[in-house]
Amino acid sequence: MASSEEDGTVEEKENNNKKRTKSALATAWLTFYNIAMTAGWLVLAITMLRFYLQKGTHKGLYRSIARTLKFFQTFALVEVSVTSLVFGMVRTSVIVTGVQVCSRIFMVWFVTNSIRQIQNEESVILFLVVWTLTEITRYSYYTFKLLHHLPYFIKWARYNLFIVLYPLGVLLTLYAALPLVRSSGMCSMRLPNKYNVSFDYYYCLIIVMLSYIPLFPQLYFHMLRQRRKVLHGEVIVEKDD
Ligand SMILES: CCCCCCCCCCCCC/C=C/C(=O)SCCNC(=O)CCNC(=O)[C@H](O)C(C)(C)COP(=O)(O)OP(=O)(O)OC[C@H]1O[C@@H](n2cnc3c(N)ncnc32)[C@H](O)[C@@H]1OP(=O)(O)O
Repeated sequence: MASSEEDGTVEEKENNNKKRTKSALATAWLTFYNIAMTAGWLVLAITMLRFYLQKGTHKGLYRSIARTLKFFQTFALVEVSVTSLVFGMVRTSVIVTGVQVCSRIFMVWFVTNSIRQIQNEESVILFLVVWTLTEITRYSYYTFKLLHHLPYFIKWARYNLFIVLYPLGVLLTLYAALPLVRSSGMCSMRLPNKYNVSFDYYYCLIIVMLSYIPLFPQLYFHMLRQRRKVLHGEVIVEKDD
């Protein structure tokens, strides 16, 4: 009897040790990831600012940051795959984060990167500025929180700036994308052709973007709930994914 109780305690201790090791590894990984992402978006902000101050124009700015932007925006997939799915490290919704990250990646690779003519549009630069401000705030919030030294103004910025920046960023993004796809007729196939298939990238983009109409309110209300929880201490009953 005594021995089985002791076995139970040994097993519990081992389990607790395993949990502690796992949580220490998770915290180390998250700290590294969030510092790297904050640094990446800060580099983008500084590069954009320097470019504008030196050249006095936004023309050519996108090309000067394209590589870094593609790298850090695509790297955010790690957040959805490794951090949330594999390790279940954060209390975030995989669906919410997934939609956010995938729509940004879609915008970077399939719209801005593939349609050269829009890269010098002011609206492209504006949505990049909005994304950059958001991500510097978001990743520095996570980093300081993990280090247990979270300045109030970062917490405030994380859960207030999105109220304006989110709709602005989405609208600017959509506005930037559409007009030139139509006029350039790029990535489209017109009839007649030897495959007898027609494809219009412009309408394809519109359909993809329309999907954001039902998705966006969910993302926005999710953030408003997070805001009430974090800034006003409201208890929110979360639904499962
Ligand atoms: C499906 C594809 C569709 C394609 C459609 C394409 C159409 C294209 C249309 C245009 C697309 C534009 C898209 C982008 C627009 C913009 O970004 S505009 C710029 C403004 N943006 C914002 O303000 C974004 C605001 N939104 C968010 O931040 C998101 O909801 C989020 C990124 C998904 C984050 O949500 P969530 O993680 O749930 O909220 P938090 O409060 O931050 O975190 C919850 C808890 O999880 C912890 N946590 C999360 N991540 C981390 C991490 N990396 N490290 C450590 N901890 C993390 C966090 O601390 C919280 O923990 P607790 O406080 O303990 O609960």
